[in-house]
Amino acid sequence: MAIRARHVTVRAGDAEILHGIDLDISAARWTSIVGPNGAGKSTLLKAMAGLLKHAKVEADVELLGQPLHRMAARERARRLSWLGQNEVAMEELQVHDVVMLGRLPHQAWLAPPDKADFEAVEQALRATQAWPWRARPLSQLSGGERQRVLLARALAVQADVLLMDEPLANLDPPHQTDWVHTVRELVGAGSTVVSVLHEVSIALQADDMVIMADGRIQHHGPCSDAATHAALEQVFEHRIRVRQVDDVWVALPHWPARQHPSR
Ligand SMILES: Nc1ncnc2c1ncn2[C@@H]1O[C@H](COP(=O)(O)OP(=O)(O)OP(=O)(O)O)[C@@H](O)[C@H]1O
Repeated sequence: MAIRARHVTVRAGDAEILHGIDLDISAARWTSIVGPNGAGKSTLLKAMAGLLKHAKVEADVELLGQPLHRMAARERARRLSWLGQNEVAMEELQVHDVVMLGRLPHQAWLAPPDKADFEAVEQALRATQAWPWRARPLSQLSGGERQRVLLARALAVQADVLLMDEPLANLDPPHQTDWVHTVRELVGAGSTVVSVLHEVSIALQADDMVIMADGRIQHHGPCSDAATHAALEQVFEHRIRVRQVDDVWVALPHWPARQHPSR
């Protein structure tokens, strides 16, 4: 088990956002988390990363068999890599330096990067095809280019577990496909990937799917299962249909006849 989360309850003010969630994430698999806006997906991902310290959180989370709250920050940062939504990054840093930040958990205090760090950064930048921009400041990149650099930073950590919140934001279709290939390679090499995704057809390419609504898990199962497809259609109010096209499961938009936009 890569992550074992028990009784995850998150409150903000008087409102309860997550209602006592239990979730096991299998190691060396890709799990996608989907659900409508406000379902609690990002909050759950942050709770699993231990990033909700200041909120009212009750959670019992184990990362790779160890209680998360008892892991040293550095050890946790080496084993768990995080790619968040709308990340604030140092805009004037060069791309190479941004990605090198992913190597901090591997470096001794104030020590310069070593050969392994430079290799990891180059490998990550090449994997996201961001290597040609390595000397450019982050502020000069487009939204999709920036996202690929932040993805490279998450890859450069070379962590066992990667948690990514909307990693495909601003990515064009070819780079979305590249991201799926990268995730498949990571999982093939033994890493665990958990991604919150709004692109349901891409989310269906994962091994397992967690479907959320109203701060609860409605379904957790293999992406290829009929029960998962039924739960997916239901949570999106039957406004999508899951169908197989060219041997790939995809979500197609579905409009009741009277609401069809072309009519
Ligand atoms: N700090 C906060 N204070 C109050 N409410 C919050 C806070 N953070 C999140 N929420 C609420 O908790 C709910 C879940 O938010 P969360 O961001 O986890 O949803 P999500 O499923 O990731 O949504 P989306 O698909 O829109 O990104 C939302 O209704 C949101 O408004």
